[in-house]
Amino acid sequence: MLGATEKLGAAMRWLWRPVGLQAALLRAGGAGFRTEARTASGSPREAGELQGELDRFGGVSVHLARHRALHGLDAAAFRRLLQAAIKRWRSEGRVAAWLHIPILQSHFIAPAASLGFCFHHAESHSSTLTLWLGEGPSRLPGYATHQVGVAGAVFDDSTRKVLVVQDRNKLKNMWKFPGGLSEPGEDIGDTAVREVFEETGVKSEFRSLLSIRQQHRNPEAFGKSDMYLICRLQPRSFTINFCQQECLKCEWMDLEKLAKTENTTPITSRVARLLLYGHREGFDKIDLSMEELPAVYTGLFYKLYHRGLPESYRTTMGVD
Ligand SMILES: NC(=O)C1=CN([C@@H]2O[C@H](COP(=O)(O)OP(=O)(O)OC[C@H]3O[C@@H](n4cnc5c(N)ncnc54)[C@H](O)[C@@H]3O)[C@@H](O)[C@H]2O)C=CC1
Ligand SMILES: [Mg+2]
Repeated sequence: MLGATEKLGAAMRWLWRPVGLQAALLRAGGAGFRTEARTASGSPREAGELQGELDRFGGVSVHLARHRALHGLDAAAFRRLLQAAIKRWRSEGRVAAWLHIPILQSHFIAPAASLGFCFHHAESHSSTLTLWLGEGPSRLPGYATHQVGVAGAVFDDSTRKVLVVQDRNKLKNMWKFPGGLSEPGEDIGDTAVREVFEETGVKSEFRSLLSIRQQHRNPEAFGKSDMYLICRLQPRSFTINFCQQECLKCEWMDLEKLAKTENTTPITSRVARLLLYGHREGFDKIDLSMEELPAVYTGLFYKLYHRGLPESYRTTMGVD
């Protein structure tokens, strides 16, 4: 539970507060600091302490972009400021410090690293560094662990043909389902439909999820783990106009031929057999269908993929 002071602190956006040396000395418990921050006119002036926002785990986050007074600071002055802040955070019992550093302030990374900060992650225009201040080993969660790729098995029930491509930039030319990497915030089915259209010119609709492949230390995922999902899609157009940059070949192939050919990947072969089974016995045997449900976070929703439930189990609560 947070105390009243901490609650107030958590509610406030922490500020860069210019303070006099005396106040700085008081705040820092006698181990004061004095930084030679420069104003816009270039003249040195006294600056205050580095402050951040409290998070619900007892960590403190500092967004350097929000501290205009830091802009003229050199690396050595920033290091002194950060060192004093770390001391203060430790005395206040903070469990961790997070530094969000805009790319143009990257000269603050090295002084932070010299005080024990490590990279947590980086996005296009900023990096985030962390320092664990709590007892024992760090309990901070890591950043993204997987890359997600999605392919679409566009199957036409009436002709029993499925849309396949051969990638241009691969070492071996093998038949596979068109697909590619998911974009941030994109649903699995939307990635499949988008990638199929971009690579083949064929329009389609999401029906279900068919398979999930997880592979670690994938060289094409920058050494991270790779999730590769294949969706079943219903064709909405049939004319092929494939992307010459990405694909070497593209065609509607008889599903049985794809299931038998050796010129394919083990995943494609397995999913072709799965589709054949679904086509013969009913897609409910193979489909992981999707349902949108409300999340615990107000206003947010998520997609849940699972095998179909019989009607009686959909409505009955507490079934044994
Ligand atoms: N059937 C299977 O078993 C296969 C599965 N996959 C999976 O599919 C997903 C990725 O699909 P893709 O079609 O590869 O992605 P994608 O369709 O999103 O993008 C591939 C394109 O990105 C560009 N690109 C990638 N790396 C590049 C680089 N270093 N420099 C310049 N351009 C670059 C190239 O234009 C390439 O054609 C992954 O999850 C992967 O594991 C990929 C190949 C085969
Ligand atoms: Mg692709």
